[in-house]
Amino acid sequence: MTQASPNHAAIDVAVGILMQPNGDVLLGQRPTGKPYAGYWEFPGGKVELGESIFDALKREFVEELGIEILSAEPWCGVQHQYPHANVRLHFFISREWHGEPQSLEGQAFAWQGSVRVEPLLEATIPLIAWLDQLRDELRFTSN
Ligand SMILES: Nc1nc2c([nH]c(=O)n2[C@H]2C[C@H](O)[C@@H](COP(=O)(O)OP(=O)(O)OP(=O)(O)O)O2)c(=O)[nH]1
Repeated sequence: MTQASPNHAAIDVAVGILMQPNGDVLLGQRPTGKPYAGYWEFPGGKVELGESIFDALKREFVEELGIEILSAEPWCGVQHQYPHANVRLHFFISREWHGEPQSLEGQAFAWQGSVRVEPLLEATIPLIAWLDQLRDELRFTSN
């Protein structure tokens, strides 16, 4: 794996949290061949040159899961330095989409109430507690 220098320009990544009416969220497992294969993450991927973050989000969901995102709200941003890359993650929450998730890249995925899949990508770990807090505020019951 190549090392990214800490000062290397950050790579923008669009990440989507699909949230069902009961608060369950969709996670995917990184397929073989990607850095951190086998780790769980929220679906998404790198923003391409000239593309808006929201367009990247919509494209990644079509490519990875065959899902059309109809609307999504920006939720939070996290910057993280991995050995392979310096990433700036833009997390969105979507409650409006068309289609059922399909494993188009051979990846596993799972709907989760309180997220219990492991291991999670390091930069995604704090999101789980923030999501639990959000779910409490929205009065979803935890399972
Ligand atoms: N999708 C996603 N990426 C995350 C999360 N947390 C986290 O640190 N990342 C990092 C891992 C990667 O370094 C980067 C996403 O890049 P990627 O390699 O998966 O993107 P991509 O799908 O565009 O990949 P590729 O076309 O280059 O194969 O963001 C997360 O929850 N979801």
